[in-house]
Amino acid sequence: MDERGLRLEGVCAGYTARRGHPERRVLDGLDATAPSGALTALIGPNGAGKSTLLRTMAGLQPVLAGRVRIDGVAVESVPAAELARRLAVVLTERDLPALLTARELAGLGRHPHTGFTGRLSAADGEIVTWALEAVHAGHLADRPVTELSDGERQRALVARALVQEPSAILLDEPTAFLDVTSRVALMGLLRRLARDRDLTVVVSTHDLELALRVADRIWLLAPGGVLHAGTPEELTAQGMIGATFDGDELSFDHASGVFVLQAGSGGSVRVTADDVHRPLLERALAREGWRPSPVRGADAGEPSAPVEAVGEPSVRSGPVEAAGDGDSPPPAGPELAVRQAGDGYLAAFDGDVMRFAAISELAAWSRRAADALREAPPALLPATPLAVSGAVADVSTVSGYFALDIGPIVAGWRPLADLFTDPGVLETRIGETAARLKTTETRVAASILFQGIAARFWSPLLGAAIAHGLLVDLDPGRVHWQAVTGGPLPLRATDLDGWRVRDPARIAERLHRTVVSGLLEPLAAAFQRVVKIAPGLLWGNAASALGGSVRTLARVRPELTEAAVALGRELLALGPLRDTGELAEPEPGHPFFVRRSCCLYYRLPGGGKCGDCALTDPDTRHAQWARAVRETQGAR
Ligand SMILES: Nc1ncnc2c1ncn2[C@@H]1O[C@H](COP(=O)(O)OP(=O)(O)OP(=O)(O)O)[C@@H](O)[C@H]1O
Repeated sequence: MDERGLRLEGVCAGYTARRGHPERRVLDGLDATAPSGALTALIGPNGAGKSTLLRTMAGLQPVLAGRVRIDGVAVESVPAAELARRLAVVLTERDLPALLTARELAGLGRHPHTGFTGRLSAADGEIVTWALEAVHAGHLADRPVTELSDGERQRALVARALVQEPSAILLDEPTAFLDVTSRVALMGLLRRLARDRDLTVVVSTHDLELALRVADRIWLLAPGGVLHAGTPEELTAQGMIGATFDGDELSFDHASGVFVLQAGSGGSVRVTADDVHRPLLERALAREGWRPSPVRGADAGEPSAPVEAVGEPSVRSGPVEAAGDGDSPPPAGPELAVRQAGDGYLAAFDGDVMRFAAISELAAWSRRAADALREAPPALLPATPLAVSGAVADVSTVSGYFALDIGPIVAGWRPLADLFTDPGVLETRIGETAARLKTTETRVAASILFQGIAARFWSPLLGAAIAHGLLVDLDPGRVHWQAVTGGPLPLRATDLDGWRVRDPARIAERLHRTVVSGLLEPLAAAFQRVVKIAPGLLWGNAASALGGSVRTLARVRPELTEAAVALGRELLALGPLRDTGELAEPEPGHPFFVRRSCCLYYRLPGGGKCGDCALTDPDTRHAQWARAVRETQGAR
């Protein structure tokens, strides 16, 4: 068995009886090993007994019971001079002799080897030089120690310990007075020395997060005098860190390895970023009370195939009433999603997606989101990109109008917003539609084009909402289209945000906001700038496009009919769609829209009156419906 290292065997540490003071046992029955070649961090709350244990191990106070062994030999049996060659101790010393230089301070460590005179030989001098270089303090050699910074002085003290050429070094809170960089540097230095020189290094510290990151082993002194020993990961996984340090204000987050402020916990956040930015984001957000979601790497580790996502629980996969009857629990998941995007960050919270250039701006905004969360739970939870693209891929199979491509945006794809903001683009599209439909009436071509585009907006969003309970954000800045002649307008996005709805009653309102307020209103305004066309006609077309989407979904996925009709009706009662027409269901499971206006299709060469047109007489309409029902039933 490898005996190297420091070993506690049933150690009882504390203070012997003195006049008027009984013996005080602080720690009892400790068994643990600090192996050589490794950095062991001794952590524990104030008063747990870290200093007492270190001093006991160093032989500075007697072991009350049990045994401390260094490289297999009991410390108490080693003569003091011999022990000084085996073991070096670095205590928190701030008051050092004023006239001593760093080199002279380090040289003091040579005493156990120099004998009576204390004079350093040339060989001793070389060891001192080596030790100062090893702690990156060679340039400080001739400076008085009282003029050194805390970090520089601490390195000189470590050099003094190294000069002893011990097999073990014990350090009591060496990082206590250091700035962050010096703390990290000193812990890194100690680990390097442990490994390079095969030293046993035990360091007590209050820098828990640093210790858990840097140390090879942890000795955790828990209240009650219990010592838990293991790797940082073992102790974290066993819940020991949280059990010891969690308090009213602070709790240890296993996943991120950081302590999170309890007070005003904001909720949970899903962070998707590279290995450098993710910990930074999680830490900055943790300061604002956001717990990292245990489900990691929403994008990174997920397979690209959307199969799993299709099976995600849906709030609206059955009839609307069923979704709201409390049988299915409201969707759970992080309330906030943050992802690295280009040279900034996107943050999604309760239906809004914000872009930030700097983590500090994102953190400040997340504080307000945390405040809002404390007021009321958000109606919308950010869905994972996998869930969104999975839902979109699934409903894309319903028909060409339902398709929404996820892929790279290359030449030829333009943002949807171009349709609203660039009159030239819209004029060209209307001109092409007129040519294809062989009409000289721009107004007629514009009407047909508007209805087609509206159908492209409604269909995928309606499908994802009904089939997957997911609201897809069709952001006109991020979703792109491509100019093709005829057929449904091709739509593509590289990534899409989407939302799960806590309360199914809010789906219609949110879809209305995305499609009508976000897309159709600016589109209608753009059309009206280019062509003289009545708004009532355009909104009739928008409603007709919605009716067509409901009808197609019902035909292709009959199991979704009831939910589709209910949602369609809710939408038709909102904003400019109100009074545009109604969704009839002459036979259960067969919805048809009847509009109160006409789309002008009849004016096209070869065109006629549409089934949903206000101008179609009721008998003809019913005959068309009956034929459509028969055809659908035949197809099913
Ligand atoms: N000389 C002493 N005589 C008696 N009891 C002492 C003596 N020194 C410390 N103690 C007690 O021993 C216990 C452990 O103290 P110790 O200083 O070892 O804890 P620590 O973990 O190093 O604390 P901190 O993190 O605050 O430095 C405390 O209850 C303390 O009051």
